[in-house]
Parts: sequence; C-alpha cells; structure tokens
Amino acid sequence: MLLKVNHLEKIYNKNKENALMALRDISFSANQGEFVAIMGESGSGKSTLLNILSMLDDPTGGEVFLEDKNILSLKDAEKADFRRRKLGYVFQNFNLLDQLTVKDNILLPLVLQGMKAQDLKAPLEGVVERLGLEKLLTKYPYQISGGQGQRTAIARALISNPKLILADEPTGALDSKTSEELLHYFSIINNQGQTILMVTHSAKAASVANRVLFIKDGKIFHQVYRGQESRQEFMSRINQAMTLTLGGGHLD
Ligand SMILES: Nc1ncnc2c1ncn2[C@@H]1O[C@H](COP(=O)(O)OP(=O)(O)OP(=O)(O)O)[C@@H](O)[C@H]1O
Repeated sequence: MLLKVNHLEKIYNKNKENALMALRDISFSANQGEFVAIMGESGSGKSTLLNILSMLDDPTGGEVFLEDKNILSLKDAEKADFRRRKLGYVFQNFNLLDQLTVKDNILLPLVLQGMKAQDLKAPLEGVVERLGLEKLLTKYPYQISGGQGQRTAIARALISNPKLILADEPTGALDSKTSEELLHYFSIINNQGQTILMVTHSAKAASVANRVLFIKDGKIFHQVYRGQESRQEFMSRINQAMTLTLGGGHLD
C-alpha cells in the first residue's frame, strides 16, 4: 500500500464559534501505480483533503501514511524534505516561475533539494524526453502555450521521481483539446507506474483514472472502479454517480 488515509478529520476554527467540519471521516488507500480521481461538489472538502495530503495543512484527527511513514508525525524540517522527495504537484494554474526558463522551472525541485549541477543532467533528459519538451527548454513560461506550460509542470512534478503526484484541477485552465493532451500524458506516466491522485470537477478528466472517489459533506460517499470498461462507459458511470452524489440519493 503506497498511501493510507485513516479517519481523517478537519475542523477549521476548532473550538471557536465559527468552527466548520470540512472532513469528517475520510478513509481510503491507494496502491502503487493507481490513478485515483477525487470528485465532489464545490465546498465538499476536496482542497482540504489535498492540502493535508500535500502536507501544507494538518488535520484535526486521523492519520496519513505514505510508504508506511506517518507523515503527520514528522517534524517541520523532516516534513519539508519528505515533501520534496516523495511528492510531486501539478496545479490548475501551473505555478511556473516567469523569471525562469522552462528548463530551470523543471529543475527547481532538484535545485531546492541541493542537488549538484553535474547530477541534474540525467533526470532532466529523462523527463524532457518523456514529455516531448526538447524544443521548449530555453523558452520562458510566457512564451509557451497553456498545454506546453502544463507539460512543463508535469515534468517538474516528475523530476524528483516522486512516489505520488498530487494534481489539483490540472485541466481547470485548459481548453478541451489541451485538456485531452494533458490527460494523455497523465495516462502515459501512470502506465509507466506513476501513482497519481487528481482532484477534478470534470467527469471526462476523471474517466482516465482507475478509480473515482466521490466526496460529499466531508465524507467519502461513493467510489467507482473502472475495471475493464472503455473510457466512454466509465465516464457515463461517473456521471451517474455524480448525479447521485449531488442529488442526495442513496446508493446500494
Ligand atoms: N481556511 C479555511 N477556513 C475556514 N473554512 C474553510 C477554509 N478552507 C475551506 N473552508 C471550508 O471548508 C469546506 C470545504 O472546502 P474545500 O475548499 O476543501 O472544498 P472543495 O471541495 O475543494 O471546493 P471547490 O471545489 O470549490 O474548490 C467549505 O465549507 C469551505 O468553506
């Protein structure tokens, strides 16, 4: 088991008048190599969950294990190091730095880890080849398209060879053609063994995952597995499950 989440609870402003329970009893796990999508309506707790898994925020209860390590028990210095080595991030707005070239953006996580210049070449070449970025390396983020920016962001997420990639609405700012391109790359890296956890509003995006978790009112309401279904079949099942999740229906 790569990731194990046990009874996660998050109460914002705990013990205050305006306390709000954003996550109430979230438990799930993910195997190495799985591609899990997380869906749920606005305010259901998706970002809260992702922030906790990203180690940017602490829960008020529960446990998170990554490779059998309880990430919530780490001290701050260990936490920063663990995040850099084990996790990769892809955000909706890419978060590329405009003052750095594509190449330097991709290398940033390794530079922050303190890796020596001569050790950067091999990992750079690996991700550049996987994502077809050879011709873009000397360009700046404002000189490339949205899809190219998102591919750069994936390369940056992959370069430290993370155990888990966390993606927050990665197609949110892309048109449908570019979204498909991004999802195609996600599928490729997943087929190569990369574990991915992706929050999305889009059934189309979720349909490239192996499994979709539906969150409602801070709890996991339902999950669907793709199995042997075609992407189209899986997408229609995701849409049905989404309707039930939104409509407050009961599931068997
Ligand atoms: N820092 C915070 N302080 C207090 N309440 C918060 C905070 N962040 C989120 N919340 C509340 O927690 C609940 C869950 O929010 P969250 O952002 O996790 O939902 P979401 O599913 O990601 O929504 P969206 O799809 O709109 O991004 C919401 O009711 C939200 O208002």
